[in-house]
Amino acid sequence: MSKQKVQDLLVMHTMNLDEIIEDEHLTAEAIAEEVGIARNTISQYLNELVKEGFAFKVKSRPAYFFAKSVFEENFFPIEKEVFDNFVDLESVQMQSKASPFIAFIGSNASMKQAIEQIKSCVHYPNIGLPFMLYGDTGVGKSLLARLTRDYCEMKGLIEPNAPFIELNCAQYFHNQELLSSILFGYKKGAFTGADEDRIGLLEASDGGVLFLDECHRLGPESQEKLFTFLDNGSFSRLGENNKVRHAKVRIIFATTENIKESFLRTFLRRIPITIGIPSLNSRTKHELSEFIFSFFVAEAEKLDRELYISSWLINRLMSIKYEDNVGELKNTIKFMCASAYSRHPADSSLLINSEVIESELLQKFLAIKEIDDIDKKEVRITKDSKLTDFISKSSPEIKLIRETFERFSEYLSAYKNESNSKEFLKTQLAREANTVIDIIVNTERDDHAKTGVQFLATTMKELVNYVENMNYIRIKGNFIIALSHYFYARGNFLSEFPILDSATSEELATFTKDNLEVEEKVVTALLELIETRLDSTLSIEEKMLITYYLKSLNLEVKKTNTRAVILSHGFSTASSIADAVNRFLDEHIFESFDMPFDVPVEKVEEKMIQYVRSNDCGKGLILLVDMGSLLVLGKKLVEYTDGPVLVINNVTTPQALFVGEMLKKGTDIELIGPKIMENLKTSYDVNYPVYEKEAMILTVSQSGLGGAEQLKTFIDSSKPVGSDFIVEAIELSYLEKYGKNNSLFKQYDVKGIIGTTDPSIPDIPYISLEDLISGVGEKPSIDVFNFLSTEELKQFNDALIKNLSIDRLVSAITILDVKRVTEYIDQFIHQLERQLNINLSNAQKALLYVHIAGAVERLIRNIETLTYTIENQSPERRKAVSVIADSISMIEQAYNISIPQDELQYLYDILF
Ligand SMILES: Nc1ncnc2c1ncn2[C@@H]1O[C@H](COP(=O)(O)OP(=O)(O)OP(=O)(O)O)[C@@H](O)[C@H]1O
Repeated sequence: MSKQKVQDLLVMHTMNLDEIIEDEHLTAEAIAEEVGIARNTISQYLNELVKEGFAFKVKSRPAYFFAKSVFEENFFPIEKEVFDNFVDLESVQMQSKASPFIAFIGSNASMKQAIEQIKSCVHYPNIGLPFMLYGDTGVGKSLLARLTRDYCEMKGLIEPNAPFIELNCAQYFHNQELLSSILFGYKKGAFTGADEDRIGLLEASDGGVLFLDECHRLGPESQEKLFTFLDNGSFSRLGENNKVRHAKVRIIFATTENIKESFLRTFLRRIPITIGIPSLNSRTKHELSEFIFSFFVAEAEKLDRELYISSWLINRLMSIKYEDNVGELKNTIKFMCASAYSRHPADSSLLINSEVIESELLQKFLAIKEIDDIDKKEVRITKDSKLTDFISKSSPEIKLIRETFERFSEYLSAYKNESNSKEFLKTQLAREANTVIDIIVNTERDDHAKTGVQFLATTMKELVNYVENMNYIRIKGNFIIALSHYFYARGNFLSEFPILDSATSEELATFTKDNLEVEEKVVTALLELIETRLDSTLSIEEKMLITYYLKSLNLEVKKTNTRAVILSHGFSTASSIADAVNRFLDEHIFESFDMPFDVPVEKVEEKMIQYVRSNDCGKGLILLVDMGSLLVLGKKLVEYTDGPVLVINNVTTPQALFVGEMLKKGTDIELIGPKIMENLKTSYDVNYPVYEKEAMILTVSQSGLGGAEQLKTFIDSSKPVGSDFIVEAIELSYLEKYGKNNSLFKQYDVKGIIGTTDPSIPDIPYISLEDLISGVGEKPSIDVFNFLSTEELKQFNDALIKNLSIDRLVSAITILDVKRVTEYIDQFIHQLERQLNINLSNAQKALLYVHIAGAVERLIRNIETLTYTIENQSPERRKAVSVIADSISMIEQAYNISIPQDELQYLYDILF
């Protein structure tokens, strides 16, 4: 947790740098102060981050630390971890130039891995490793070879101006002897027409790079000669049998053919690395638009004209297939611009539209149907245009992500000026994140991409399962698939991923940490694994997106809310009991402290106080101890926590198991002591914190805890500003069974219950959701909320009205597509009103929306359904229920579910 914080702060402060200065925020001292942990620990974290490649360090006094990727984005590439001083760092700046591969479109996305492979090859000692580029014609093999040469020069691997020689072997296919002589050179008289000695391309490219394009056209003889050269750097010119020559040449091969079929095996063995370049048609839309845009900019520059390109034309350029790949696209654009120029050479701006297209292409364009030319505006391109002016229009993912983060900021501000509640903020952010990831998951992908996603999914599954087990959680929904799609796609939008301003980012991060404790912890752990495995680093914003996405999936935490600790004397007594029980119950229920035999009670007390302070024990703490004298701990500890503390003596494994099982079942802490007494002879002491009890409203639902929680969200989001009552969802059956004999009633001043069924607790007023909704605006639910002032009550009612919007209510209840489900329920209500000749009140309608949406979801997810049996139905009732069944069948068909009788009866009671 704290290391993550250090990491975040490092990113933030590095991001805030306008120039490279000794900014004191970037020292261990300052960060220690910000995080509130000892400087030594922070130093250790920082040095670990340096080792992990996340940060680099300037070893001045004091030392300064920078987040590497952020620094590189804003300043220049950093290739070592530690600099002696700032002068040392600045000297890197002098030498550093942007990598030539930046010019290669896709270098950050589809081509990233290929370029990494090339870099590894060229950095191999001596003259690097030869490698083979393969891919269809026009995919960029020659350009990549040329850029590789420039990269070698930039890195000092070859001399400046070292040669780059390109040979297209296909040109000499029919004359292998000529091809061989061109490659290796010849001696005068070696063959007819060899009038003088000639050096070959191998010698000519000595010290530089030789690019052998279409190398599958090399005959077996040339291949053999070449592999001798690859083995030991030696060769002979033709006709020069006894002279061995040497050259240091980095060779790059390229082919459009199937590698395995076109080469001698012995030859291929000498070329260990083969790098595939995907066809243009298999690249993402985003990358395609990058090509289109860049080529237009290049033309604008060459012609020194502004270009206005019709959206009609761009949309079609985006939609056709390019057999000859990038080369074809580039030529197409060149041709269109040239054609526009030749028509109006004197104009300072050229219009590129359907008129400048040659007929063959026009036919191709016209054959495409169903393009939405929504954006009718032309795109203006000048030689100074930036990619983002253009791309953002055509990359739906990044547009969506950007809008999402704008809304993140808006929701956060609304929460800060108290117009929205905490619950509302959490739910909204989760919903937003869910929408984005959902869209990324549902993006159409070609087969190549699908394989990529599947491949990632194998790794993700392993990592997600590991994190689930480590944290005693189960992640619902298709998290693994969603993450795989996300990681597959992120290369496409990474460079434009929005960055929140540092204040917002920090506030959101703090909010997330405080309120999504588990999700945050899980995502941090998971991303650490993913980052190492996939060698990628995620920004704070990306992490936030994934954290809220996880929130939207409703993580199932296997850990009980009440904390439980085993305290026992002996070297490992406590830990072995805890370990055995946790394993047996498959949940991390017990923590343990082993104590030396001679430890004084005060020391134990101190240790436990520390534990209570750093762990939220608000839901209660159970201590299993091995000595009666430790029973006093409860009285002391309760001063430091908001929850009850139960101390049970005579800890043994069976006892811990007994307690663990009760905790797992959610048994209230209040009941655990007596139950233990009944079953195992022991003593216990339970203590409740003494303070003024806070007001609490309980929510219950016939449909289970899930429903109660949805109700809680509804009430929470309507709470009047400044009122500090707590809303808690509770299982109806539990409340009915135990009534007030429940720790909530001891800890809180329970003011009332809202729900779908009255649990009939003496002296605790109840209001049904239905009455709450129908009373809105007129008859405030006085009994339950009589502790609110008139003004607060008014605010509350107003907020309830506001929040009563059907969409909001329904979306608080279900993960279904709100629009779709409400449309169906709408139809259902209309049909009912017609057939039964009734007019439903708004409150009834609201209830129907809420209830049906919840029921559909429960049925789809196959979780607890309602039990609601009516005996002795009147004939009218029976008739109406059959009309309800009839009308609802359309919802059954839409969701492929079957609505049970009990639900129909319940609906009847809502209606009448
Ligand atoms: N990723 C890219 N970024 C920028 N331009 C590219 C890219 N890929 C290809 N091009 C351009 O497309 C054209 C065709 O590329 P190139 O000649 O390198 O393809 P190739 O694979 O070598 O084709 P062939 O097999 O026919 O020789 C060139 O003008 C090149 O500059």
